[in-house]
Amino acid sequence: MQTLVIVAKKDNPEAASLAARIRERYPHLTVLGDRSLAHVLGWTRVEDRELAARADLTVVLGGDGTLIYAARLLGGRGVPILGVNLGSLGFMTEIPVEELFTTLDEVLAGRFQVDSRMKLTCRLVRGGRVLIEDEILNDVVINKGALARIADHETSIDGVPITTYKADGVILATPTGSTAYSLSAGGPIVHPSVDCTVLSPICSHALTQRSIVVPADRVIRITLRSETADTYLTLDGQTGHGLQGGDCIEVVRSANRVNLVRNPRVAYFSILRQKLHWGER
Ligand SMILES: NC(=O)c1ccc[n+]([C@@H]2O[C@H](COP(=O)([O-])OP(=O)(O)OC[C@H]3O[C@@H](n4cnc5c(N)ncnc54)[C@H](O)[C@@H]3O)[C@@H](O)[C@H]2O)c1
Ligand SMILES: Nc1ncnc2c1ncn2[C@@H]1O[C@H](COP(=O)(O)OP(=O)(O)OP(=O)(O)O)[C@@H](O)[C@H]1O
Repeated sequence: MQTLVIVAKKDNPEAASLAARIRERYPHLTVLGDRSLAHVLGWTRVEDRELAARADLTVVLGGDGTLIYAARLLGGRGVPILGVNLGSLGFMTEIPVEELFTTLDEVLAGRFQVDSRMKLTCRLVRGGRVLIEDEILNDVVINKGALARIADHETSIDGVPITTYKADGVILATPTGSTAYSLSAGGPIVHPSVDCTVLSPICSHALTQRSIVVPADRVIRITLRSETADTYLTLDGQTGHGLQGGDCIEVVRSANRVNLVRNPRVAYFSILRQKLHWGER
């Protein structure tokens, strides 16, 4: 382990101060920070592409949004990500701040396990051309603006027609993302060791159209069949793109994965119990 990259929640003094302490504690390592952290701490600024290429381990100091940001920054390399929770929910940032240094000591000594999380590849195809291709850890969301009319989402799996959802939108979630927006739309909780894609309509007009769990290697295509100026594609809650009638959104499992360092003291179901307020065992 030579290079540790820290991605810290933007404009968060506690995250910046912890990052500075990490650098002090491990002088034998090259410790680099994301763009805004480097700016705040006066560290050498390193481009995202170079951070992604050099990282042997990434420490995320923030919440779920910061971890998603870090996973996107790292791209396809599958570098282990240690998520330390400074956010409100912390579903994916499993390590409490108090355990940061003990956990990091263990990880740097090579004593750790990772949870390998599936990602989706999403393409936006317009007029036969791929406009956008991106990798997703949580979800692909097709959604309408507040005043837009209900839209028609023609949906197929491996080219076989499923249905046309007349709905506010459709969510395509990974198992990781199954506890995020998809859960609010009535989707199932999927254990992250299962590889699949959850297809959930948002407020479907037909009440019998429920979530469908699709094998991860199937290609799901959703074609927008209504002409609306107010429909958007949102990827991991991070980037948004305006959609037009006829646009096709294509989703399939990515060849790349995200490797989250596991908290050995916490099991997946204890996270659910705690974060989703299921009460005691
Ligand atoms: N109605 C909703 O529930 C809703 C609406 C829009 C977006 N979202 C979700 O927000 C995600 C982006 O997260 P963010 O933190 O950048 O935005 P954000 O700050 O708006 O956070 C949304 C909430 O979702 C939580 N969250 C994020 N990923 C999660 C996951 N995999 N499991 C459980 N909870 C999770 C976050 O901790 C936060 O509490 C999107 O991928 C989408 O799933 C949810
Ligand atoms: N270092 C960073 N550089 C650029 N953008 C960042 C960075 N860290 C976080 N972000 C952006 O800010 C968003 C997260 O901010 P937010 O305040 O929602 O924190 P969070 O990590 O999700 O914690 P919380 O659980 O409190 O929501 C991310 O979705 C990402 O877009």
